[in-house]
Amino acid sequence: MRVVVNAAMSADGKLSSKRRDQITISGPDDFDRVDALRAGSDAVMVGVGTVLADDPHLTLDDPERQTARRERDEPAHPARVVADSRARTPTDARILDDAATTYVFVAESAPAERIEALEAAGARLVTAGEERVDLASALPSLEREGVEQLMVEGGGELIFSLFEAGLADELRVFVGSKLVGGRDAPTLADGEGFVAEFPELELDDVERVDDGVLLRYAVV
Ligand SMILES: NC(=O)C1=CN([C@@H]2O[C@H](COP(=O)(O)OP(=O)(O)OC[C@H]3O[C@@H](n4cnc5c(N)ncnc54)[C@H](O)[C@@H]3O)[C@@H](O)[C@H]2O)C=CC1
Ligand SMILES: Nc1nc(O)c(N)c(N[C@@H]2O[C@H](COP(=O)(O)O)[C@@H](O)[C@H]2O)n1
Repeated sequence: MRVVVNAAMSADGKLSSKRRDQITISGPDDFDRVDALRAGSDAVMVGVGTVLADDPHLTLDDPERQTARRERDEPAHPARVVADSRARTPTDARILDDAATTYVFVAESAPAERIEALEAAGARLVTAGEERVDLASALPSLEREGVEQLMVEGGGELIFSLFEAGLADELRVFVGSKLVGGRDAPTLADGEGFVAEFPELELDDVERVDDGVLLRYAVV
């Protein structure tokens, strides 16, 4: 499975504000690029922090891209995936509507009543890891469902974990022309942080998009 991490960050490396409110960093061309990347992916993943902060839908905006997928005998929208150790995804989250299949990765310690509630809301539950979702164990379950390309949109905790586990193949970052600031505002890779063996990236491409820059890296 190919794992492509995509995110938009401010010129100072923030994914959102210190209040964890979603902020518009991308411009129209970058949002269209994100839509195209979603359309070329079999599943789109976020962490539950993003679900709680943004209530994202993670579907395709462009009807022509939906039609093209149907013509390839694929569902109109890629599947949606949430890394959610304690099964905190609200049952009325937009990600759980019937627009697309939604997988929720939980840990063994997730409360049984929350798991039942999410299953009743239509989610497909995958259990991996004791206290926290073990991504290396969970991703093969998507592969068995036919997911060949997984796009990861964030946030910073999930992105850090994917790099820490050596699971990311590619990183695409749109760097917008906003300054957000705040030592507690989410960055591209949060988590515990690396102190040695920093993941190495190879810069493959640089492109001006909207009023910003798109950087494409391969993970070495
Ligand atoms: N600008 C952009 O492109 C994007 C920005 N965001 C922003 O990011 C913020 C949310 O990011 P975070 O708070 O970092 O949350 P996150 O979305 O990375 O979710 C982290 C949570 O996921 C759960 N989780 C389960 N297994 C995990 C694992 N193995 N590794 C890491 N997390 C795991 C944990 O409960 C953890 O607290 C929001 O403010 C949102 O607006 C989110 C996506 C894209
Ligand atoms: N690529 C990108 N650019 C921005 O400027 C953003 N604020 C985000 N945010 C993420 O996009 C997702 C929302 O998806 P839906 O529109 O609801 O489908 C969510 O993951 C946001 O955090 N992304």
